[in-house]
Amino acid sequence: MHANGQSPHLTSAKPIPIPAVENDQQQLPKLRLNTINSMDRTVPASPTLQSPSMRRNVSDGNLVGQDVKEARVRVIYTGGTIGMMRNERNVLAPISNALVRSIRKYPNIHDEEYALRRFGASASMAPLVLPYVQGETRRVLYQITEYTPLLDSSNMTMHDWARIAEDIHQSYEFFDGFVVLHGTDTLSYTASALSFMLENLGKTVIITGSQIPIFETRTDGKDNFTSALIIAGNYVIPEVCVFFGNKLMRGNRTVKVSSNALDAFDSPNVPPLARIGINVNVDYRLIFRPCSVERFNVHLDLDENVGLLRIFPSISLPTFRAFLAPPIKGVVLQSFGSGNVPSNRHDLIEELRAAAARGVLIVNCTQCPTGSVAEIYDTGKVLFDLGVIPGYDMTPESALSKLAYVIGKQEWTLDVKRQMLQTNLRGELTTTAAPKMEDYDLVDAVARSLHLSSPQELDQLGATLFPAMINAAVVDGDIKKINNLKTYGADLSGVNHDNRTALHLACQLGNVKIVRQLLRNGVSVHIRDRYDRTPLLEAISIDNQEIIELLISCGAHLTGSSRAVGEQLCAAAARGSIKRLQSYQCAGADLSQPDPSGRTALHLAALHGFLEVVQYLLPFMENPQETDMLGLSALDYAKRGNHTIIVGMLNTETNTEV
Ligand SMILES: NC(=O)C[C@H](N)C(=O)O
Repeated sequence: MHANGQSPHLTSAKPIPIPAVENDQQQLPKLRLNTINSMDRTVPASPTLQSPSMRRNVSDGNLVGQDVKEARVRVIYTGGTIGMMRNERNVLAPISNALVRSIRKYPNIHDEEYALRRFGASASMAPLVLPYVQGETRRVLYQITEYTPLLDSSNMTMHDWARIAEDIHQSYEFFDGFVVLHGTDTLSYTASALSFMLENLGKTVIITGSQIPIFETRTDGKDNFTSALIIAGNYVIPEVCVFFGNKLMRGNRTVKVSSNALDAFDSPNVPPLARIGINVNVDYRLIFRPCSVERFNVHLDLDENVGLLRIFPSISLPTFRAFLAPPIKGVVLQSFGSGNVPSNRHDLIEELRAAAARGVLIVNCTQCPTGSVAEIYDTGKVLFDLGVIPGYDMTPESALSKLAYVIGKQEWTLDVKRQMLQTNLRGELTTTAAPKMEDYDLVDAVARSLHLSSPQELDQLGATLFPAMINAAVVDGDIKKINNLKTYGADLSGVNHDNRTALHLACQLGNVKIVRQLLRNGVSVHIRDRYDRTPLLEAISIDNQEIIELLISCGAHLTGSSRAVGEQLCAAAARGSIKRLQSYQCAGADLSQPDPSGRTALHLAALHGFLEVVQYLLPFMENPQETDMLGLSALDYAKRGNHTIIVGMLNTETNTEV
């Protein structure tokens, strides 16, 4: 037998089938480890174990299975034009099962050949596979959940937002990213609401849809859908984004700007986070990252007593009064220009004053598609004096859903709610605060001295300079230097050539302070390096439980197949390393998880005669009598190894169990 407990002749684990498509009544299969990874995508123990093909950064279209990196994306299909067909009245309406039934027939959305090679006879049950994309690291495997009923987004309510948020929450650890297929009419409302509801988001969520059904010859649906899948599977952009018309935008900054153009969405006050041309170009400096060390969570309690009040010349007092009357608790006041209202209308001003005094939260946003509210005119200043909250450059969609979210936070006082409404929570607003050092860009300075000027040259320079400088600061344990680099425009989440972040390095070095600092600056816990290693695996590899706990509290979890974790547990037990087993336990592993040959850590500890390891493991074993593929239990192994004390201990265990 091999030292790590794996018999060379035994084959690797069989994939657990996961349906390509499920309706919302079906449950995700329950697996032992916190992963739905049915594939035998392994987390290698060391980079040297990699096949040469895996050492390349970019996969090859002809590779399959273990030779290729894969990512898993959950698609939540809520409805919208993308899956609509003409009904008996000759108008477009969502048809259940139509999208999912036909998707396997589109060779540019599903690679049947790969699925057959990868999953064999069970391919019709297996996840769908996006065809090979030149230049991208991972093959995207995706699973579609179709909602019942499918909805035109005009029929969607806040309950539907909560349903999407909850579904992402339920399956968060099983997938690398999420794509929500949605109608375009209210898409920006949903995107804004989800951006608030998904708290401490660490993974990519992309909402998309189309203006022309995906079944038609000329459609924007295919491009939007495939691009969203590629980005969700290959890029860690921890935001709720909208993909439309070749642009990836921050969801809570979007507005639907056209009812017929394919370029139907715009983000008027913030540039796109990424643009898709021949390549995917992500502007990492624009990405908004959570700055607290907390796990991903959802807040589902939205208050529906909110509204949008668009001021117009000669608006009547009764209309105005009716709008602010109970049960309303929050209003987005859509004012003129830079936040102005008719200040000579004392009746309206008094009505606003009374509503604010009653505790109604009134947020001032401009009717203009671009720009912000500001105290420039007398007609605007009056609102500030009344206690109306500046909404800066928030879109009406964003302001409305933020109000529903903030008012739904029972634990916040009215003062905290007021404060939160004017605070930038998810990149939804730009305050008028004075520019900080961050605006001074080190890359610009170096570029000028090197006479570089094109945007590509600047990006390239930043991508080369900063990861190296940040890593040097991490090695030095120099928090001040790290902070300085950030103020000079460095993206602390940037990756080096091996796709490793500063967090990988800090975990590997066991520097808790630096790890905490990086997490506070929103560095993702989910980025996998070239060898599929996460920061959590680095912390496990040095058995630093403080760092493991810190990462877990920030939403980190074990990735890769559960069988691969079983292998690691067996290897640790064979070495007699209780510490390593404790590290895995701390990281959420099930210590009774078997390796591909069915052996558990207990089998290996018994075989090698590690009494303390056996003692440590026993309370975690679901069934201490479990047998491996050779039909042998831990007791059998202890007997063969002549470890009499362990035999006695396991015998007692067996008798107690019986
Ligand atoms: N293009 C679309 O998806 C529009 C459709 N009415 C919807 O919002 O569901």
